[in-house]
Amino acid sequence: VVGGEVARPNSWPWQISLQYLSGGSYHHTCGGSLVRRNWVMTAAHCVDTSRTWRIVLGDHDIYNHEGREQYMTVSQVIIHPNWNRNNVASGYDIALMRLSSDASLNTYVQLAALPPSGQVLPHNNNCYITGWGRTQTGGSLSAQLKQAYLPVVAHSTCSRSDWWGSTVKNTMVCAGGGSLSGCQGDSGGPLNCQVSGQYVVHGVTSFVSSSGCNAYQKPTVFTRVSAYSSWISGIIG
Ligand SMILES: CC(C)C[C@H](NC(=O)C(F)(F)F)C(=O)N[N@@+](C)(CC(=O)Nc1ccc(C(C)C)cc1)Cc1ccccc1
Repeated sequence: VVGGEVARPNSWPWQISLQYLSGGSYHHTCGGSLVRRNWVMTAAHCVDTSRTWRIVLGDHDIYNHEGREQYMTVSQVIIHPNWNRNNVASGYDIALMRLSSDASLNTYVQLAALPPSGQVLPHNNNCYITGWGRTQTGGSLSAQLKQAYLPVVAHSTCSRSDWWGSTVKNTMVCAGGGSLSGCQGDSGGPLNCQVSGQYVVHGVTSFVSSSGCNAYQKPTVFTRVSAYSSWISGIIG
């Protein structure tokens, strides 16, 4: 997350850290959202390589054990069948990961609320991106979970030729576009949008411009969760 601030610990209790085993230790690679006690939603581009995964719930500082964490292993990875890493622009950057056991829900670990099918939020709707991703283009990961205010950018604006053009589809949602943005390592994490006073996970962090995480008129682009409601509920119930 470029800009914004460190979140109050566990104030986004559905946020997870997706980590892979390398050289005998686990490394943060993506975010995600706990959507059932045994299901996590993330981005397809995070999990389309076969690795040994673990999912950390209730985390705040990914480099320090603070006692609220739950470390879960993964029994199944389901990538959207239409995902194509060579055609990110077509969308479908969404995946579900089944946990080997149920999470314990508490103050620090809660389920995300998902939007109703087909819901499209208006321009400037209040949203926050959260994640442990790089804090600058080419920078390092954040040790603590960060948040940044990224209001929704209407598709009509986001698909302008001097913005993302036809790269952005209506199964995606754009947010931000100023000096605040997502960045590598935020992938798969939530775009938390306030709807009728409640935060709903409306987006899954998908991509930013290769010319810079917070490039001008290149808002962070998210998979629009409400475009995949039937696929999701067909799997998680
Ligand atoms: C793996 C790609 C497909 C998605 C990846 N997503 C992220 O980093 C995210 F923003 F989600 F945290 C990304 O943007 N990766 N980049 C490598 C940029 C990138 O590849 N972006 C991109 C944008 C559009 C498209 C398609 C839709 C044309 C593909 C890739 C990050 C980057 C940004 C600035 C400088 C250096 C690296």
